[in-house]
Amino acid sequence: MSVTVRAAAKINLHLGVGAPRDDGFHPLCTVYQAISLYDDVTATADDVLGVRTTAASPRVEVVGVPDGPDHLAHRAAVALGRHHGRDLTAALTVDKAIPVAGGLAGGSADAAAALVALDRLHDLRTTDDDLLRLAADLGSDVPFSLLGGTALGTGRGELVEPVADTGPWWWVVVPATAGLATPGVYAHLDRLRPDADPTPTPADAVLAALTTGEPAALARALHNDLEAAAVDLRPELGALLDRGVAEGALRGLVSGSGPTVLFLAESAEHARAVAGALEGALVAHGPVAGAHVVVDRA
Ligand SMILES: C[C@](O)(CO)[C@H](O)COP(=O)(O)OP(=O)(O)OC[C@H]1O[C@@H](n2ccc(N)nc2=O)[C@H](O)[C@@H]1O
Ligand SMILES: Nc1ncnc2c1ncn2[C@@H]1O[C@H](COP(=O)(O)OP(=O)(O)OP(=O)(O)O)[C@@H](O)[C@H]1O
Repeated sequence: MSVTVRAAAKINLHLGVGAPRDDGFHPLCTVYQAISLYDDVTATADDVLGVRTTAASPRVEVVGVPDGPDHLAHRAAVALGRHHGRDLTAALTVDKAIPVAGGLAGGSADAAAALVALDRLHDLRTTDDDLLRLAADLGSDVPFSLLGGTALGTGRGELVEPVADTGPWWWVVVPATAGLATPGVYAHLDRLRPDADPTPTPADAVLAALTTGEPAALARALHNDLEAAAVDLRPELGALLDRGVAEGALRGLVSGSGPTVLFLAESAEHARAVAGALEGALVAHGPVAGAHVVVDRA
């Protein structure tokens, strides 16, 4: 018996970050979009809980992904079991196409996919509200990984609601070889902006642009407060942002906390042309679905 669930990478079209709260988290006003780069999590019936990570293609490195209880899919299984008052067992296999520590929420995608896969494998019928609450406890990006599409994120990013989006939008995604740790990027932003406003910049410009279907309008509105911190930590990202635009992209943007860099293109064809000029670049479109079952042999 096994269930496979697919979950997408996320990007932030707008990422407004306020001054840190008393609990250390930063208040966010963000617009998430799920893009067509996926991890697949398969849960197979077993007597114990275990997790194994494989690379979906030779260009993906799974270095740095834990193989025990710290793996986010494993943590999701433990949290779901605790919610239902039982120990959940399964052999979890995570086939990764989302770069690790890239600012694309790959770990969050695995956690969301594991929640859905184990719920189906064990026929737990967890409510959507309970899944979203469990997801929020696992990480700020995990509720969006469940939801997918395009959504406004508030609180520390865990409160999500779908927004209107007339996409598809075409993206060129340029992963970096070495990841950037999210807490370090937030901490660096605090050093760069000691007097930051507690209220994050609102997302009105991106929300309006999403309804136009015009890539040029969305390009003008893209915004990421973490970009300055990521570029300061990795100056080569600034050069890459300039290069993509020189190659004809409408606009470049650091993805979340980085170091992945995104470029917005006019069309699929335009995205393929820009990607062809940038080493290691992938083409993706969004919005796509949140964590969903692709194989059900439960
Ligand atoms: C950068 C983003 O990906 C943008 O969507 C997210 O804000 C990060 O989400 P995530 O990786 O799911 O983050 P979590 O696992 O909840 O938190 C990891 C660490 O990131 C920092 N963090 C995260 C979210 C937030 N609103 N403020 C923060 O300061 C904290 O140092 C926290 O300890
Ligand atoms: N399933 C997992 N996949 C990737 N990393 C994991 C996983 N489980 C735990 N981790 C740990 O989490 C760290 C961050 O991984 P992840 O790929 O989610 O980063 P990210 O894409 O930058 O996340 P975000 O955009 O949410 O900040 C890794 O370096 C690793 O130590």
